[in-house]
Amino acid sequence: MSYLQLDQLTKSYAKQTILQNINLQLNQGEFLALLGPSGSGKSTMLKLLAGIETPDAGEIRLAKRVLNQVPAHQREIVLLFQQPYLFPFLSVAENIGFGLKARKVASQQIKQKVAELLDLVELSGMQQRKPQQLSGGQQQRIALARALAVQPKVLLLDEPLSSLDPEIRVSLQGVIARLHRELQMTTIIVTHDLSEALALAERTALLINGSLVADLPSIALFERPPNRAAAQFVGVGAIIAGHMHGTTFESQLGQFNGNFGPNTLHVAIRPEHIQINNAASQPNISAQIIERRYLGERWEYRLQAAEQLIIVREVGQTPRDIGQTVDLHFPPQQLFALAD
Ligand SMILES: Nc1ncnc2c1ncn2[C@@H]1O[C@H](COP(=O)(O)OP(=O)(O)OP(=O)(O)O)[C@@H](O)[C@H]1O
Repeated sequence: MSYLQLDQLTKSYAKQTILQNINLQLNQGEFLALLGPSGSGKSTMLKLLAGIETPDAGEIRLAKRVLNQVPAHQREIVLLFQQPYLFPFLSVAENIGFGLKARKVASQQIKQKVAELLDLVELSGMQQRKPQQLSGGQQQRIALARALAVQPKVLLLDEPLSSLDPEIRVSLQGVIARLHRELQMTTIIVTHDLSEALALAERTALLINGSLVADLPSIALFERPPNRAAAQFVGVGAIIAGHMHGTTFESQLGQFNGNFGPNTLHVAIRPEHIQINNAASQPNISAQIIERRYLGERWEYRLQAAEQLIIVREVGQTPRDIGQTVDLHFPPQQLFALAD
């Protein structure tokens, strides 16, 4: 049985269903990214786990114990928010040691633990500072140290990096990744940013409109999203509608052969796998460039072929012209079927 298990978890506010029949299992020590657009229910899911909100139906189990009726402070699950919420009048050391003091841990032991945690979050020697004397990124590290001080069984991170500058964000991602490697704590990080999920978590669960639409190794979700909702969220080069005729997928863009199931109605391809003007390859699709933007290292083109919008990302410094008609080639081995 899994360490952390959510069974058929459902939550509504007023008459609006926010989470619907969520099933999720985590092994001890696993690091999961909970990814999804704004308003999809990610924070609500963490609040149910932490005991801040109660589910309408379903069960939460941690190490075989049902948590539904267990109050938040007895769950051994800590939740770190987007804002650090430190106690402003307490020093860094008092903030980090707060939970330990409440548990009546001896002051010498607290002092030692605080020093260890400050080392861990790379802020050694900052014991006496007050929160307002720290940068946003440093405050978030202190909040992380405070969360870890009580040695929770599960660490929940609700977009803890989203209010930080990109550079500090990347450095804190490094701290979180290293902490997980060293402490092997079961962790869920909420993010709406696919690149953050890819950078941090081996596995990603994708929540859209209160339903889990994918739960896969993060790289697999990026490279081969399993269904249309996941493909739309992670971004693909094209989602092509059609139907199977024997082993061939027939669409308005032409016929494609690949390893598709007999009932396939949509196939997709990643934007970096579509080739432009590869004369040696057949069949080619004629398309017109309608927009372009530079992403750094790659150009991204939006093209139109019949009614179909296609996105292509191509390495290269010299951009192709808007308005130009080009031939596109979809390598068959890069096409994959999408469930609806
Ligand atoms: N206490 C509440 N009462 C009523 N509606 C709520 C409450 N909390 C959240 N909601 C609604 O539930 C939906 C999901 O909110 P939630 O904060 O879980 O989404 P999210 O995926 O974390 O979004 P974001 O990335 O913007 O934080 C939203 O439509 C929100 O307005």
